[in-house]
Amino acid sequence: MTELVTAAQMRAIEQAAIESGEVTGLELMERAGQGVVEAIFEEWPELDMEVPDVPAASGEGGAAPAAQGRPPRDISGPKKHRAVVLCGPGNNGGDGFVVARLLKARGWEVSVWELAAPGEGAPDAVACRVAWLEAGGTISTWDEIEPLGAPDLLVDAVFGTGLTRPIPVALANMFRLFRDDWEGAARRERRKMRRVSVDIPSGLSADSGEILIDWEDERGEFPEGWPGFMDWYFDTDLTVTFHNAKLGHFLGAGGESTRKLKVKLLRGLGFTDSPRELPVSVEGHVRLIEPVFHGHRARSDVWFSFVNKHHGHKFNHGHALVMSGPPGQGGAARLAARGALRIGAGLVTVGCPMRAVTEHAVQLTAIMVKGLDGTHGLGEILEDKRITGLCLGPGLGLGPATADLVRIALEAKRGTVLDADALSRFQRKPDVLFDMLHDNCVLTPHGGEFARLFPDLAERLDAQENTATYSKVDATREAAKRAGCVVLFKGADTVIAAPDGRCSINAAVGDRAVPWLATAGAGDVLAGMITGLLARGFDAMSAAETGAWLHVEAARSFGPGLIAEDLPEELPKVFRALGL
Ligand SMILES: NC(=O)C1=CN([C@@H]2O[C@H](COP(=O)(O)OP(=O)(O)OC[C@H]3O[C@@H](n4cnc5c(N)ncnc54)[C@H](OP(=O)(O)O)[C@@H]3O)[C@@H](O)[C@H]2O)[C@@H](O)CC1
Ligand SMILES: Nc1ncnc2c1ncn2[C@@H]1O[C@H](COP(=O)(O)OP(=O)(O)O)[C@@H](O)[C@H]1O
Ligand SMILES: [K+]
Repeated sequence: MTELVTAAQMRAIEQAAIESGEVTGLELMERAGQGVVEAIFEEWPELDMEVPDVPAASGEGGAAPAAQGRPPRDISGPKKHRAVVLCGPGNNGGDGFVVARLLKARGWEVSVWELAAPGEGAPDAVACRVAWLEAGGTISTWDEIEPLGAPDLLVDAVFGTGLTRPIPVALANMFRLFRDDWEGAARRERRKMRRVSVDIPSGLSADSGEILIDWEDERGEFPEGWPGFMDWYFDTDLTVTFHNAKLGHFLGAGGESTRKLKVKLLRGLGFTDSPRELPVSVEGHVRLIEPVFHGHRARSDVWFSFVNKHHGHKFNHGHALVMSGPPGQGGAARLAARGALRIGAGLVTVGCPMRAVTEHAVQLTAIMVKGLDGTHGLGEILEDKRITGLCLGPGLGLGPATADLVRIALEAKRGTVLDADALSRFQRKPDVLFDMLHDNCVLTPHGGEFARLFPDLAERLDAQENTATYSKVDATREAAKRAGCVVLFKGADTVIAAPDGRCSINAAVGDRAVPWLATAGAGDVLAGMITGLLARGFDAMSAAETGAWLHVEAARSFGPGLIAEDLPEELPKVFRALGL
């Protein structure tokens, strides 16, 4: 899995490398700028062609080759590629000056716009600015920018990991106007404007992924033209970050704005052979859940368990019990049960009130149905030690019986998933629940359920003044510690944390985005999948991580049009694609 870092952790890595004498800050900046340029040409090789040094024709005409059979639109020869580089006042801007100089050296026409010149606090950026000017570059300020023509490339080097204060709405709006203008001009000239962000799209917190914006007088209200997550003004086609991806690339608006991410190593930062390995001094890091397959071979113990399914009989693969509520509310439990079965639990039973047996029985075949006489009935069935995974919550109801069922289930100390009603039922007294939980449990709240159990953490997460540094990762970690078990906080940026501080993100963003997973019952299936893995003997953290990852893979594999029922049925295809 890839290790993700915060801005402070990244600074610590950089500082340690500089203090050790192996590299200077200026060398790192030069290398960062080179990394961005490399990434641009890797992503868009068509921008890397040599062009003769002819001045760009202004106005009419296009560089695009004429379509077959049509007369060429332009007879003045190919034009230089053009870039606009937006530089901020810190080291992110410094990287921008390096990018500008390197592009110019390759024959590009480059306009640089600076928000403010770097000051004494950023000596490396000052040096790179000087180098740009010495290379014959010019600099426009905010109110006088005039690109040389429609750009092929817009480089956003305004703010990076150092942004901790909100930026004015006016700045974001101004940027949008420029961007729209340039995009329009590029279209008219039949160019395509690519947008690349240095380190992180400007205006986003590298720690929380939140948009840091000063609401000015409009506090509490969206300013006119407010874009929403999907259209942040500084959104981008490609983000190039350094050494390690940051939390903000995957959380909140950061996940929405970071469509494609490339990580460039900075030689001289030691341990640079792999961005995945961090020095031991970087504590509390977060992992991004990624496939652990190379080709068709499972590479970790966790995945080996799937392969292992080829051996033994059904009782070797665990028995999952999914509790259901009263008649008419059983669909959620059936979805969860199907998820548990398809992910490989040897047996799955839906436990329900006697009066709901018929409803389940007419709809279930491979899944068994067991009428239970209330809490007493649950206690009885749990005397069977072969039941190794429990799921309570989906469609269980919010009546008093739910709290009793949860208590009996937790006393049995099996791998247990609590979701939906089993969480909401404890809204008034979350501590009662926390006192009963054990380390083989997984709580799977969505935002609303999280706020019911951890109102103070949810409030802190939502508070405007905390958006720079307090992230969903922090909130989920605190929640896991408080609950004493694994907490999986759902969303496109699902965060999973254990009480000992381990934490990972299952990001369904960028090319892994599956907006169609926001469909009724998808969460019930996830709860069932994790239960199935617990039943099979996975520990709570591995079950949550693996279940969450496969859940998104199933949604990706199925594609748009997905409904919750499709998720379990897609798993065999996902397993086949993984070579299992
Ligand atoms: N780590 C590494 O290994 C390497 C990191 N590198 C690069 O360094 C970047 C981090 O640089 P950074 O720390 O200088 O901060 P940055 O992101 O440029 O922004 C801070 C600047 O913005 C200003 N500012 C803040 N808020 C503002 C506001 N609301 N409105 C207006 N201004 C505001 C703030 O001003 P101040 O708060 O000081 O008054 C400061 O000047 C990182 O993203 C990467 O690109 C590479 O070069 C080499 C290897
Ligand atoms: N935009 C999205 N992208 C990816 N996954 C999503 C998105 N929206 C929701 N999900 C996932 O879908 C599931 C929804 O669960 P939940 O909110 O409990 O819904 P329900 O109760 O209807 O099952 C969660 O696993 C969540 O992470
Ligand atoms: K940036």
